Amino acid sequence: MSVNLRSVFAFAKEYHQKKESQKDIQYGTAGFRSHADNLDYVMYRMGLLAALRSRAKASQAIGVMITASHNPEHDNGVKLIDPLGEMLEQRWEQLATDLVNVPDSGLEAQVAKICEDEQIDNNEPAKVFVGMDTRYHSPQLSRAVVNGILALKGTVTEFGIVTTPMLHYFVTCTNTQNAYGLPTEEGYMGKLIAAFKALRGEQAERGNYRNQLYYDGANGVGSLKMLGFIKKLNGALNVKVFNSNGKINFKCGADFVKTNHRVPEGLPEEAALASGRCCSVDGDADRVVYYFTDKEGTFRLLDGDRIATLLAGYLKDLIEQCGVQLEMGLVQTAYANGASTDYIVNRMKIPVSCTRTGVKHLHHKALEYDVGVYFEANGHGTIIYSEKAKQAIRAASQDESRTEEQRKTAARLLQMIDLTNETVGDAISDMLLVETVLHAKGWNLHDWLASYTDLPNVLEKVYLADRNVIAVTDADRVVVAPAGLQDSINEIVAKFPKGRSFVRPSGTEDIVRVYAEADTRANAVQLAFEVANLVFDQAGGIGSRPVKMEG
Ligand SMILES: CC(=O)N[C@H]1[C@@H](OP(=O)(O)O)O[C@H](CO)[C@@H](O)[C@@H]1O
Ligand SMILES: [Mg+2]
Repeated sequence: MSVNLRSVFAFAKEYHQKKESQKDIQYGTAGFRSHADNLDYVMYRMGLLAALRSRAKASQAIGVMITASHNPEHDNGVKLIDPLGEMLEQRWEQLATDLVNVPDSGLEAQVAKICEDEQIDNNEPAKVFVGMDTRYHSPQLSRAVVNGILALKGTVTEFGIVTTPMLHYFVTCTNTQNAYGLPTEEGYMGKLIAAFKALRGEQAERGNYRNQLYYDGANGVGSLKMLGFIKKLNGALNVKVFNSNGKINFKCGADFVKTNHRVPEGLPEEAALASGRCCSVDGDADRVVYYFTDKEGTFRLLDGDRIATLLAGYLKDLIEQCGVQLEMGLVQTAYANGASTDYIVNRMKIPVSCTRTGVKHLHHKALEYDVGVYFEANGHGTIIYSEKAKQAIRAASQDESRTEEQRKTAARLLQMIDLTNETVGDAISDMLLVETVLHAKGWNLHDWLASYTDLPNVLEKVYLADRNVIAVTDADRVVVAPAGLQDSINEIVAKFPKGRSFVRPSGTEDIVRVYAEADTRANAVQLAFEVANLVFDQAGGIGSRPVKMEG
């Protein structure tokens, strides 16, 4: 064997020592996340694992993204990307957890065990792509990842600062011999912008649609990349970028806007006024939400559920118009607003499924449809088209037996596919898709909002000594431990008209999340408050008791 596994521990020690005091951590919803000071050894080991994963996957490229997405500035994290841009296979999540938690003295043996169990030949090439967000500690953590890859004699391609979805795209392009596009920043931007311009045509404004978007970049990589896009858009869409230089996610960004239900700081007043159209992306630019303030001064949010309905509705119309038979489905999580689910099933007549939280679950489910639309309420999602769907649409665009109108519609659908980053939710691609549909319909945000009315909802955090005492099932909707908690939740929920509430441990933060919706804002707030206190009492709350959210 050409790779001496002794080098796994002996090499670049300063980058990877696991201290005795280091607590065990888990590969969660989106990889490992914690305070950046505790991550060097995690990064190094994920570098090792990525090299092994590449070898286990016939030397295809594997991605390693260094980011803590929507978390505060002091956190960082790492996630692995599988060959076709998917999240790391679940079985390997366990291997990742085990590898990260062994003491230094056991590292070499643990690597040897993975090689044996997974029949990995260390003579084979290993190819790993590394990207990072704009956090100031990301470059140092990236060094640790690179050293891990090199310790196993893998080949590293460093993409520097990129959005998470860009890295997914690069991995997919490379492993499909560039059939999906070129694995470079220019290739990625060029593909999206060409499709966007073709869909938009010459006329930048239509009906109530105005060519002006206010964009909150969360002081992260989403700002940086959008500034690059603006140059290439060349006026096809006027985007004003805010929050590009401050503290990442601090009082801004998609997560702040969605959780606090308010306009982020750093946006000028005129932006959120009734006529304005604003959007916020998160720290690694894989989610987006839209919003404005109406004439009465009320904040109006158009979140992932809305984006899903807007895009799915438009695509359904196009598919019907060009006369191809394709099965479309929409995938949500328990966090989806009940009113959106009702609207999709009963009005749009599109089947909906509910999966556990985390895009890997949604993505997986969406693969079952010819056209699968999946979005988390927080704005993370995309659309995936099966090979069958792509072929049928391509054929329709060239089919002389169809009307010219039908062929044109099919061609438009092909552009919509090109504008989509199918590999994973992508804030910039999703934003361009939303802009395209609003433009095509001649809609402003009022028009979009009019399709259905959200049930008022609240998302709360509860701090527990150990969040994992809470175990859930049925796509996160039912608590199975501690015993009796679900019955008590049911009793509280029954008091509220249209009430719905569920509780689950977060996979990215050391908290338990409580979701509540009801007929009125006051009821949703009260429901969340009661359930949060129940959890605090029955599951070992720490610190101060949950307080009632402001109305
Ligand atoms: C309620 C919520 O927004 N949860 C988010 C959050 O997961 P948690 O496991 O809830 O912390 O981060 C995930 C990764 O970004 C995202 O997929 C998910 O939707
Ligand atoms: Mg993110």
